[in-house]
Amino acid sequence: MARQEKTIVIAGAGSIGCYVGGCLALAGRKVILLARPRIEAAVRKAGLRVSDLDGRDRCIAPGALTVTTDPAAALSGADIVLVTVKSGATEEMGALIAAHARLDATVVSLQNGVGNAERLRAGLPGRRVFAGMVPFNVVRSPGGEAPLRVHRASEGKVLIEDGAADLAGQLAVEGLAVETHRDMKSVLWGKLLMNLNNALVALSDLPLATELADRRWRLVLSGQMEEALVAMKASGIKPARIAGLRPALLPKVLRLPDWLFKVLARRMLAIDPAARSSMWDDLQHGRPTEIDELQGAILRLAHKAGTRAPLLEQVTALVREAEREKQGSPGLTPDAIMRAKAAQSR
Ligand SMILES: NC(=O)C1=CN([C@@H]2O[C@H](COP(=O)(O)OP(=O)(O)OC[C@H]3O[C@@H](n4cnc5c(N)ncnc54)[C@H](OP(=O)(O)O)[C@@H]3O)[C@@H](O)[C@H]2O)C=CC1
Ligand SMILES: CC(C)(CO)C(=O)C(=O)O
Repeated sequence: MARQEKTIVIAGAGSIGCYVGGCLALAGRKVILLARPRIEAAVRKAGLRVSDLDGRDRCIAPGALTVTTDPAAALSGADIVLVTVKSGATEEMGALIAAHARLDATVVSLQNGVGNAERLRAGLPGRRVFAGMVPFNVVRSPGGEAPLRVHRASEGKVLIEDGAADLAGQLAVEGLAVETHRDMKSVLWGKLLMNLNNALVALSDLPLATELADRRWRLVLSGQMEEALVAMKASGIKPARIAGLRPALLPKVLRLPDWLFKVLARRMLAIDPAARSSMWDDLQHGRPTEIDELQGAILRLAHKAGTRAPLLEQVTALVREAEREKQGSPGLTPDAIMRAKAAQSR
């Protein structure tokens, strides 16, 4: 039976939104990008280029993709709304959806952090809101490159909460693998463990692959993960496996010598050399980061459970300082982070 055509709205078309929307549009889905004026102007002028580390590289002509800055125009005809704003804009986007989208529209959060779907639900009572998880990084070309390019820089399947008939079928297209999952709570906490590295990439100014290949950085990540796993265990949270390795094994594998890590963690290292992290993007653009939804979520858990998390506290403080200074990444070394932690605990 032919699939009924749905209108899919990307609510906050930045890196993830343009990549997901671009893949869906290339597959013939009806897509509307709700974007800021600079992205709207770029897409209207020169279209969108969608590429990935498997070698796919496609252009969408201007006019072949609807893009608008007007929330009413974008959202009023939506069957599916994919929320791709940063966590700090979740409530605002929720309010726009409440004001303009039909009551029967399906809303999916494709954001990092463990609380965004809940935050959307709180602002959208009676509506169908689903949690989602995007495992891969997307690199957006610097402003000025035409057409605007979004490049998927790592692998992985998008997971979405089970429960909406054919939602995964509507969203799974070439370049965008999508599956449903019954336990999104575990998936989101599992992704949060991986996202503890976003801050390290942001503080180091290094590409993700370079940073992960250096054991001194992996020791900092491993230390954060250990604190997080203790807090999760004390709170009865069982994080799902995201990067191919059991969460309990991650800190141990990260501590291995470089040569052995490269062999055992091939999947984690399959990253485009240019990829960094969404938090690095935020620091570079002088925007607030998602530190409160990432490290902050674990710190709140640790506080409640009475477990210790001094390294997570230190990393959070350093990101906050960089946010305040608005000078981009401070380009710290792993030693500087560990020294700051040691000084703090004296
Ligand atoms: N980038 C990545 O590789 C990955 C990101 N994620 C997660 O996905 C989510 C989205 O990240 P990412 O795509 O990087 O974020 P971006 O900042 O690149 O994109 C979000 C976009 O939404 C825009 N926006 C915010 N509010 C509105 C509004 N009311 N109307 C129109 N546009 C709006 C923002 O504009 P402005 O900045 O002007 O507010 C921005 O352009 C985050 O939770 C992130 O952690 C997950 C996996 C990987
Ligand atoms: C880098 C990645 C894919 C995992 O930490 C990410 O989620 C991000 O950039 O926000």
